[in-house]
Parts: sequence; structure tokens; C-alpha cells
Amino acid sequence: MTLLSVNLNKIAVLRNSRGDTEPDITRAAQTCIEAGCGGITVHPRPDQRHVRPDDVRALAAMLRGRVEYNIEGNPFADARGSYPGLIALAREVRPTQVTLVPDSDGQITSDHGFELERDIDTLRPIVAELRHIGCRVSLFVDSGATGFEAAVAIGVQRIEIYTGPYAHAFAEGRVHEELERCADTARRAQHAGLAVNAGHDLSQANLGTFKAAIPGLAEVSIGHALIGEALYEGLSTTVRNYLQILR
Ligand SMILES: CC(=O)[C@@H](O)[C@H](O)COP(=O)(O)O
Ligand SMILES: NCC(=O)COP(=O)(O)O
Repeated sequence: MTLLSVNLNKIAVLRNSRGDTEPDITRAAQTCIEAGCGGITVHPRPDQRHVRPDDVRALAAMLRGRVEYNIEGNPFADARGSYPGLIALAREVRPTQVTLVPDSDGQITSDHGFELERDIDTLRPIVAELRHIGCRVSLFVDSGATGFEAAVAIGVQRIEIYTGPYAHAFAEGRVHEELERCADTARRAQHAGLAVNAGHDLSQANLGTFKAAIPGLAEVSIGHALIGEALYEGLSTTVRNYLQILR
């Protein structure tokens, strides 16, 4: 069964737009959990454009023992202001999973993964520390990525396939090539001993095709499209729609 982890970044975008407390990210998480999601994802960024450190802490307190908690981010991004850094946050709240994403501060969103052959040595101590504190470690990678054996050797347990190009190809009606790249990436990662997650720009429209092509898909983390669809359908209904697609 593929786990649905709802990314709540966009709840925080809306909340921060007025500098107040609504919509409440913990209430949104509660609604998603009651609808049946298996996890919650947040991606705190140094510029705190959406999820803030206190959101990370508040969610940790309410999620513990209920659903999986996935925190994403760039482990090499410096602490800034009240942002303590991804590893410091992970040490503090000990989430189920940490997904390492090589985003720079200037990016509007995540748009690429690690190049494992190039990055493996710098990732080694980060992965070791996260495993030491009991977090599952996932690396954000592009379709077509290689170097999975080296990732396993340093303690990485999962990859997350960046599905932005897949979603774009799906929208343009030319999905076959990118879908096969993702399927081949998943097969090679699983053969190396990694479990496979996926995320970015997945939606109710494109998720079913993707899931059917990736046997053993462990988790999808979905936020932007899901929260947008929830504005029309309601959050609980939207989460249930995604769960139905994943059955
Ligand atoms: C890694 C990824 O694709 C998403 O998890 C990311 O969290 C999106 O970030 P924004 O919500 O800031 O666009
Ligand atoms: N890792 C992907 C994620 O958490 C959500 O990405 P998106 O659905 O907001 O594009």
C-alpha cells in the first residue's frame, strides 16, 4: 500500500499572508489524519516563506505515534534567524523520515535532486547523524539518477523520485518516455535495496498513471495540487480522493 503523506507547506503560505494564526497547520494536519492519510510532510526553508520552526515543533507534538512525519530540506543550508537548520530541527523533533533535498535559497520550489556520485561524500556524515537519531533517510533524486549502491552503503534507505518532469509531460500528453524513466529509476533503486518514494506536482489527474507504473511505490508526498484542489472540494474529501486513487 502506497502511503499518502500530505505536504502542508501551502497552509502556512496562506497563514503567513496575513501574519496571523489562521489557517492553523495543526488543524489541517488533524483533518488529513482523520481522513486517513498515513503521513504529514513539511519542508521548512531558511527564508521561512511558509513552514516555520515552531510549525515543525507543533506538528511533531501532535503527530507522534499517529502517522508518519516527514521533514524535507537542504541539510547544507545555513541556519538563519530563528531557522536552526534542517539537522538541528531533526535532532530536536526526531521525525519518522528526513528527505534531503538540494534546494538553494533562491529557488521558487524544488526542481532537482542530488547527483549521488558527486554528492555522496558530503552526504555521508549527514546520513550517519540522521540514522543515529533514529530517522529514516530519503534522498530526493531526478528520474534517471544513478549511484544507488553508494547511497545504500552510506545508510540511505529510500529515494524520492522528483516527479515534476513527469507531471509536466502528463499535462502535455507525452507521458510515456518520462514515465518509463521513472519506472526504470525505481526498479534500479529497489534492486539496490532502496525503497522508493515520489513527489512534486503529483495531482488527482496524474497520480493513478504514475502509481500503476511503479510497483512497490512506498510513499507519495503531495501538497501543492492537493491543497489547491481542497479549496474546491474540501480538505477531507480531497484526501479521501487521493486515498481512493492509491488503493
Ligand atoms: C521536495 C518537493 O518537491 C516538495 O516537497 C517541496 O516541499 C515543495 O516545496 P514548496 O512547497 O516550497 O514549493
Ligand atoms: N516531496 C514532494 C512534496 O512533499 C510535495 O510536493 P508538491 O505536491 O507540493 O509539489
